[in-house]
Amino acid sequence: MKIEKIPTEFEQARPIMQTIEAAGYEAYFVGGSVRDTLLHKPIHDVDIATSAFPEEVKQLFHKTVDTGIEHGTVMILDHGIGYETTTFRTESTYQDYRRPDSVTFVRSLAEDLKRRDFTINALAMHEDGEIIDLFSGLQDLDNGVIRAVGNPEERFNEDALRMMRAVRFASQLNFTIETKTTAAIASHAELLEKIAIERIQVEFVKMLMGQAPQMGLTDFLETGLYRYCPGLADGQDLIERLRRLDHLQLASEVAVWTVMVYLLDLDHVKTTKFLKAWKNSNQIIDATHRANAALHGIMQDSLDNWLCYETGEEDLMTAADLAALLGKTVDQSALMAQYQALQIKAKGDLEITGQDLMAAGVQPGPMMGKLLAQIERKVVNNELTNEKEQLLRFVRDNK
Ligand SMILES: Nc1ccn([C@@H]2O[C@H](COP(=O)(O)OP(=O)(O)OP(=O)(O)O)[C@@H](O)[C@H]2O)c(=O)n1
Ligand SMILES: [Mg+2]
Repeated sequence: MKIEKIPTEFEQARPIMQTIEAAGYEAYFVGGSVRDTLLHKPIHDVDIATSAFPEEVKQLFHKTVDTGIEHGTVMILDHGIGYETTTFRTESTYQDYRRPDSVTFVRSLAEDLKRRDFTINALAMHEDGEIIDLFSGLQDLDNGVIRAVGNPEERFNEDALRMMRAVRFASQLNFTIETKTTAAIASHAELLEKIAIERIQVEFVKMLMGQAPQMGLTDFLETGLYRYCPGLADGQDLIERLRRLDHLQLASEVAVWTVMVYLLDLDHVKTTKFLKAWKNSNQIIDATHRANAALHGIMQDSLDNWLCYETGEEDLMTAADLAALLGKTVDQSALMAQYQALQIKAKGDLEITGQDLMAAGVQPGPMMGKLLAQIERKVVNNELTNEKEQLLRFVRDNK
């Protein structure tokens, strides 16, 4: 099979491929970019696999960077855009289920493709658009199937993260995981414990943000993978509830974590603990706390001005979307109007500063902070107008 209209991302890389081939080596586009092109999806990074060894690649180009030379990866910068080129390789015995003991460079494309995870990810494309399909990946793409290349147990023993990748792709692509592959995930789920949480987290979030999360969630649940994820040892109920939500669409990482902690009914302390166990950044943790507080407010019809203000526009939108997802009738425009109508969106919007307070005779220190906080709250609650004279009058009356 040949792709007639090659996306520009590949077109731009053709001179590189041609240089490698002119020197007598092979070069192919591989991995996600080939898969996504065939699915008519936008492509992210263009990866190139070659029979040339890293040192040979470096001799062919003027500007290269050793981005991962011990794995055979060299970045070629000759044409402005950087292209990662990796030498065909096989990986011998994996002792720790996550990285090969050693990488062996080989000259054969077939050797390289057969150690890849799924048939849809083991397609290669020549620079002229010709597709090399050694494992019926095209058929699986057509039928919407995630199937391990060769023996699934071997693939998951090589890298246990691939089990999470399977459920992630199922949900991103709305694909079904093939039976033997599913069975191997179920019998190897425990190996996930060997994998760094950070890597699991990336796949987990991608799974929940996919276009068909119920697809991935079903296998995540039925294979028992969830048991080996932080805080989800007893997560069956949660996953079941998530899966049953109609139109489950989560637009951001914060939405993912907020719906999780809401359904798990975690308090503030437990929420922090849960999110930290998943190695989330403080930024995500703070935003999740805000969105979750607002979500509770919306669900209980108790979203007041102060909660709107503390939540902020972005996390408030997330909370509103989630409330709708959870079955609450939400008037989104009324909610946004409530937010927009706030006299101030941040403390800095107050028409009075510490300087003004000092000029009015307030001593700097805790008293001043307390007074400013009081003013902030009153302005947000519309008990004071955010206008210098009025605020100063309040200061004079309350200092
Ligand atoms: N655990 C893994 C990770 C990657 N790969 C191979 O390396 C390619 C590139 O990996 P990566 O960029 O992580 O995934 P993509 O399939 O490209 O998906 P994405 O669009 O998310 O980048 C994959 O297609 C697959 O052939 C693999 O076999 N096993
Ligand atoms: Mg990729």
